[in-house]
Amino acid sequence: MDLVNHLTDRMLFAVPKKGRLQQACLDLLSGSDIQFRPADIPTFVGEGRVDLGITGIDQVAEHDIALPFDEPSNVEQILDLEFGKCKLQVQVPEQGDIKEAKDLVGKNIVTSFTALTEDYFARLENNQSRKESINGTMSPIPKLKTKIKYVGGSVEAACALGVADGIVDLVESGETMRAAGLCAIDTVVESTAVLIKSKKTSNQKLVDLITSRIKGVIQAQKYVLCAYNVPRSRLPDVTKITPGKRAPTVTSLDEPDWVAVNVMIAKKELAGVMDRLEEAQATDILVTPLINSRAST
Ligand SMILES: Nc1ncnc2c1ncn2[C@@H]1O[C@H](COP(=O)(O)OP(=O)(O)OP(=O)(O)O)[C@@H](O)[C@H]1O
Ligand SMILES: O=P(O)(O)OC[C@H]1O[C@H](OP(=O)(O)OP(=O)(O)O)[C@H](O)[C@@H]1O
Repeated sequence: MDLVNHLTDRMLFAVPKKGRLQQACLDLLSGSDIQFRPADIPTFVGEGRVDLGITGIDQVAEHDIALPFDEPSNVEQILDLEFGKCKLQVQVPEQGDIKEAKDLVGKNIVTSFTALTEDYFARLENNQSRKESINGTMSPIPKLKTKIKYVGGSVEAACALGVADGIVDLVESGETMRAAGLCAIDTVVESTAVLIKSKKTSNQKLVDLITSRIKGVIQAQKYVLCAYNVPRSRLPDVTKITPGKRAPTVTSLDEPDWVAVNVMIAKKELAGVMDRLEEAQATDILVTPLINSRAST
């Protein structure tokens, strides 16, 4: 069945159908007014006809490093989506003898990220990435002494079960790692979710449009809109506290000597800014979330 070829003037956009990144992706896309049928995505991906996608930097790095030496990646990262923050880390038993990653050379490692892990240990063993050439020529990849095994889940159990001396797995809060009696001794990749595009896309215009919509939502999530009233005489003081992205909007009130101010404030500074506004005699301070925006960065 051909689900793809009849789709003219459309773009194929792959998002995770489950897992950690799914809900944040769906929220982002609904904020950008992008509609899609999740059930179609695996087929589109399978056809290799996807223009845009959302995944973790860790997954992009694993994909890219696994490509043959002379095959460039067709995946381009176009926007950091700032969620799904985690680190792919080398972990060992907290109570064990291994203190540094080089102590793991020649030992057993378990991971879901075999290509990145092989590359990491190749560097430790040979001081050379498995994607690098010597003097510009392809060299035979030396066989790794370190034994790297793939498991798809519950990677953190591998050391306690005696299957591994160390693991390479994702860490966010560190709870999973600590609960398994492990500690991190190095970081292989730092990751967040990213918007990716195919370098082969024939829908560049649509890719740009959707990227711009998604940027708008991400930008909006960082700011709130704040409105307050203040005596006109205090305007110079409150303007210093809330200068706005360009400048605050100031309107007269139907009361002499008072003005109303509308201004965008960075969410992470909100509480402190509100305290300072109150001290500067601002009153009726109202804060409204933004759901979308188009503004200069
Ligand atoms: N604890 C975490 N905190 C934040 N982001 C994470 C975390 N774990 C994973 N991620 C990000 O989410 C992506 C998907 O991970 P997740 O564990 O949800 O996969 P999944 O869809 O369940 O796939 P699989 O079936 O292969 O486990 C990872 O590649 C990473 O970028
Ligand atoms: O540092 P933490 O906050 O504890 O997060 C890390 C855990 O999260 C991910 O697994 P997830 O829970 O998504 O399940 P999975 O093993 O099925 O992918 C990852 O593989 C770790 O096990």
